[in-house]
Amino acid sequence: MPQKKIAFIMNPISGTVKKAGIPKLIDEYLDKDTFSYSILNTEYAGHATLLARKACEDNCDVVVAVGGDGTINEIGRALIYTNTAMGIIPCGSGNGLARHLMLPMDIKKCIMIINKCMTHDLDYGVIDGHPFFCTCGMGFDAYISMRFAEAGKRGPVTYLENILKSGLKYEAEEYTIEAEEIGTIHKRAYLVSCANASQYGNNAYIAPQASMSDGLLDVIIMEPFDMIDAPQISIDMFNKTINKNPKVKTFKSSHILVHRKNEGVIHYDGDPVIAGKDIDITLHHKGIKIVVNPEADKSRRKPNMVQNAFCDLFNDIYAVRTDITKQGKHIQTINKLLLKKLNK
Ligand SMILES: Nc1ncnc2c1ncn2[C@@H]1O[C@H](COP(=O)(O)OP(=O)(O)OP(=O)(O)O)[C@@H](O)[C@H]1O
Repeated sequence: MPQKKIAFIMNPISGTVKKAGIPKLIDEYLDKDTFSYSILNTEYAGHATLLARKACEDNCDVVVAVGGDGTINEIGRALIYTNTAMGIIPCGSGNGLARHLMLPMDIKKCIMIINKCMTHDLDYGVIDGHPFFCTCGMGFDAYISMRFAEAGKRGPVTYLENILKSGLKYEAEEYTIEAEEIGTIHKRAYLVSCANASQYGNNAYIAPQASMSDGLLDVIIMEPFDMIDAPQISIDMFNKTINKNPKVKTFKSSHILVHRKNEGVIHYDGDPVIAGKDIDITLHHKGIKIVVNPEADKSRRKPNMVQNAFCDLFNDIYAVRTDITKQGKHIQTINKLLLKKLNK
């Protein structure tokens, strides 16, 4: 059998892991009977797209993104609707797509998966003209992407720092959302996110039900919440139960339109960009070939019994709290009426 051509495109600034040892690992563990390989380093933002396009023109069978979701995005957009598959060696800050695909975070193990070269045709989305493979959205997540891009340093700690610093100060916005499945709805929301894959990265699941082969986006609308709701939202995100949170509304669709009052930031796979007031988000079914993990255990994407029990407990507490608040308001109204009558 003729050898397959594989190109590794490495982003030296992604994540916090040093990449100097990666070429040696590739040389040691890549199956050289199957592949002839090259390794290229990106030199600036956007460079990975040009390198991947060139590899594709040179009839490369696989282009491997060695980086995070931003690098995957730059490479993936060059490979859509081609015969060249995308492989992933996760070296980013969040690694949302790699984690969704259940790729190991260990470089050697990822090279072994690439050796097996099992590819699937998977979905990708386009927001306002920008392809995305994992998640996109507007509101708080886009704002955090912008803060992260401005921070000058990467890694999960920088993400967390920004979320904690900005979280409770962030103001919800008004959105009008149109989709065939729901008609037109108006909502004040903290964020509107569209997920092709299930998580933002670092196992923060914004759309635990998302599938990359169902031809549908999971749309998540997070309503405004207060300081008391915030811990439940965070726990639900890491417990894969955010879709059951009372502040979260979800639906599936292949095409949505979002209208907002002002232009502002949106994100695609965590990269921020300024967009207008009207935003089109469309899913493209099975438009990209991706090297997958043949041993992935998809049941691990679902919450386990303990996580479900936690979620139910929190929801019960929320229901009681809402009831008490309602009753409190009711008592206040009766008190006011009584006072009025007594003062007559
Ligand atoms: N040589 C380079 N110099 C500067 N920026 C680069 C270079 N190569 C790529 N980039 C940019 O670096 C950005 C960050 O890369 P990437 O998203 O892969 O890492 P990350 O943000 O740390 O991880 P994640 O997206 O998983 O959180 C990309 O959006 C890309 O445009």
